[in-house]
Amino acid sequence: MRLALIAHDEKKDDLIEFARDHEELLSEAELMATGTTGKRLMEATDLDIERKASGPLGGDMQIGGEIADGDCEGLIFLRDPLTAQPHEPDVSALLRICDVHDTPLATNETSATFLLEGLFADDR
Ligand SMILES: O=C(CO)COP(=O)(O)O
Repeated sequence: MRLALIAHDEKKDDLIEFARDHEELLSEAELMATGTTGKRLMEATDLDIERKASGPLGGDMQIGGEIADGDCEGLIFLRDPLTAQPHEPDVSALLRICDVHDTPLATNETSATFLLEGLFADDR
C-alpha cells in the first residue's frame, strides 16, 4: 500500500507525534511525503519515506499526480487551517483530486487514525 503524508509547518510536530504513535502500521506501507515533511519525519522516526519537492515548490502537485495515476491509496494531510499558504491553489487541487478518485483523505489527527486503521483493516 502506498500512502502520502503532508503537514503544513504549524502541524509538522503533530504529524511527527502521529507517526511515532502509529510507526508500526506506517512502516508496513510505502510512504511518500512533501520535501520538508518527509525530512522531518525521517529525522524523528525510523520510517523510510520517498521525498517529493517541498509543497510550495510543487510537492503537493507531485503527490496529486500519484493519486491521479492510481499510485497512492491514501493521503494524510495535516493542514494549518489558520494560516494562508502561498500555494493554496495547489492545496485545493490536491484535495480535489482525492475526491475525483475517491482516495481516502484525512486532514486532522482523528480522521488520520480512522484512515490508517480502515486501510489496514481492508488490507488484512
Ligand atoms: O506546503 C506543504 C503542503 O501544502 C508541505 O510542504 P513541506 O512538507 O515541504 O513543508
